[in-house]
Amino acid sequence: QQKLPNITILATGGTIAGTGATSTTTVGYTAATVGVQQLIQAVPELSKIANVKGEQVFQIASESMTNEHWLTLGKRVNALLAQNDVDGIVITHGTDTMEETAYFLNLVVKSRKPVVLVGAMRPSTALSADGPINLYNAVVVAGSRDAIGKGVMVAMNDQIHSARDVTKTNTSTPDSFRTAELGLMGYIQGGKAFFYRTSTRKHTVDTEFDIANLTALPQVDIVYGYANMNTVALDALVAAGAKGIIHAGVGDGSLAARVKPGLIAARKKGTIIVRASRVGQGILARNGEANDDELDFVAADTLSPQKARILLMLALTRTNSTADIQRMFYTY
Ligand SMILES: NC(=O)C[C@H](N)C(=O)O
Repeated sequence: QQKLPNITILATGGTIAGTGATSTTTVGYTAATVGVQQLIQAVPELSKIANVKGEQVFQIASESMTNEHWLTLGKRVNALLAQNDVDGIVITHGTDTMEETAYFLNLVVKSRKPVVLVGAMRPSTALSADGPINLYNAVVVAGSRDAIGKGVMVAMNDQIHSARDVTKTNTSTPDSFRTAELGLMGYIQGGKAFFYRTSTRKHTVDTEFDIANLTALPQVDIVYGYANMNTVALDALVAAGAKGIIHAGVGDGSLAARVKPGLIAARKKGTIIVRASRVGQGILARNGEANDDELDFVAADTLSPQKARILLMLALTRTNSTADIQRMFYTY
């Protein structure tokens, strides 16, 4: 079938490939057991909308995703998209870290062809499993001409989200993936993708990041803010050699009186400090709750702590200048 788009499905595991003891088992199932060919065979409708090929890249639950997995996956995506016989890629993935993998790829994929991440909140054996319809919809998006140049996307629950702004918002329901205030990109309905909005932030071919020759990423960790916070975790991470720390602060990234000196000391030792917020929405104001100019800190803008970690790792492959890193946080 010549006119259909050629879509490669890269399978990495997750609940979409999970199996439970009974059809009502929606918790306590085993993730990452079903192979890519079986996932494809479960949706015979795919053959009407695309020439689909499957490839098993990993078979893991996404909570076990690592930087090394990302580098392997990113290189494979770039190699496939460089081929003339590949029009788009769908990546089946666990939902726990899907937004992180999506944002990583959004920054390192060097192609305008669509890349769509998809998963499921219910295992493949469950009543009303969401995996098959989600997979069908993801292939629709990956094969859509309207999806070209829009960066890496997440297709879940009939909705299309940008990798930069989407987040998992519910531990277990199928409507877990949301872009909240910044807005979703569009919908999938009746085998068609409908787009309404895109992020204005640069991605894919327009970024300055290149993973072609990377085998590891700089160590960047997150410290979580809370009342009664102390510097035990921060100090341990810095002592363990963290090149960057994301401070997932309360509110607008406020610094607790007894934590601030630890952050200042870490910065003096060379660790890059990025202030982010645990709140989940809104701009982290530079020079707001802390004088970033004076402290030589970076503000995360609207990125969540887990996405700020990814941007900082990639930033550190290019520069150690906080001014340059801050520019990147306002660019991507
Ligand atoms: N719904 C899921 O996919 C959750 C699973 N723990 C995973 O991320 O692999």
